[in-house]
Amino acid sequence: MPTDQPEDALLTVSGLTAGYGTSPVLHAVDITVPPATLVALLGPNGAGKTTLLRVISGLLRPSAGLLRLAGQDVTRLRPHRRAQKGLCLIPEGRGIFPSLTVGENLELQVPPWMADAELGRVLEMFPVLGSRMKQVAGTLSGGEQQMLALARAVLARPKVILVDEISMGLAPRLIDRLFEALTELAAAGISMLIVEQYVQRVLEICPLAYVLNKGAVAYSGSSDSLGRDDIAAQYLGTA
Ligand SMILES: Nc1ncnc2c1ncn2[C@@H]1O[C@H](COP(=O)(O)OP(=O)(O)OP(=O)(O)O)[C@@H](O)[C@H]1O
Repeated sequence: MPTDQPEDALLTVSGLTAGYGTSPVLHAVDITVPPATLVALLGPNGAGKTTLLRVISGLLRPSAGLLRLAGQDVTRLRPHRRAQKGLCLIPEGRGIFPSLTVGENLELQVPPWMADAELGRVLEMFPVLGSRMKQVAGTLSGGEQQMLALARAVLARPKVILVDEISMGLAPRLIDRLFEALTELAAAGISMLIVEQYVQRVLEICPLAYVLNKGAVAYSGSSDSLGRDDIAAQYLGTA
């Protein structure tokens, strides 16, 4: 049975079971994301991390389980309704419009009621974008494209951003800057559930972590304990 939402939770996933066709992938997964907190979602290849993000964002229907956002049951809402309620996915491979300019990518995300000041505030968080508003987004470097994907997500005024492999293919210096941006967004009140291949680095910025193994939660708790535990070696190959 799905459990009740803990009082301090922003997003809860309870008893979530899902898969593709007749192949089950996730088995009774429980996850809690508190407000303004970065949560790492780790696990070996094929564990079901991306599948879980797809179910949470509404792209894939679960066969059982409950999803709550800020106390509200969103399990049956379509993806765009979840986005309106503050649930935002940055998929693996970015999530920008590569043939549009940086400015157009951002303007598409600005709701009509939003003041220009809000766009200015987001550009202050991502200064590299301000000087490239007229550049075609597909010609930005990989790191700049990820900054644009993050800036677009922030403009949607999210409560929770689901981040899938944002560091994929980037140089270490750019990954540092991106991870700084994630930390700044948490300080600004946004929660994130982060799938990331750089296990040790993501544990440094996320106080909480979940490890999925074969579609089930193998660890949930503080990143500190995970770092110390054998479980990291056992499930993540980080020994
Ligand atoms: N569209 C799909 N149709 C059928 N099976 C799929 C589909 N997408 C993923 N799967 C399967 O679901 C399982 C979980 O895949 P998923 O991509 O969620 O894992 P992951 O933990 O994100 O892996 P990785 O770290 O390698 O990206 C895998 O066995 C995969 O083959």
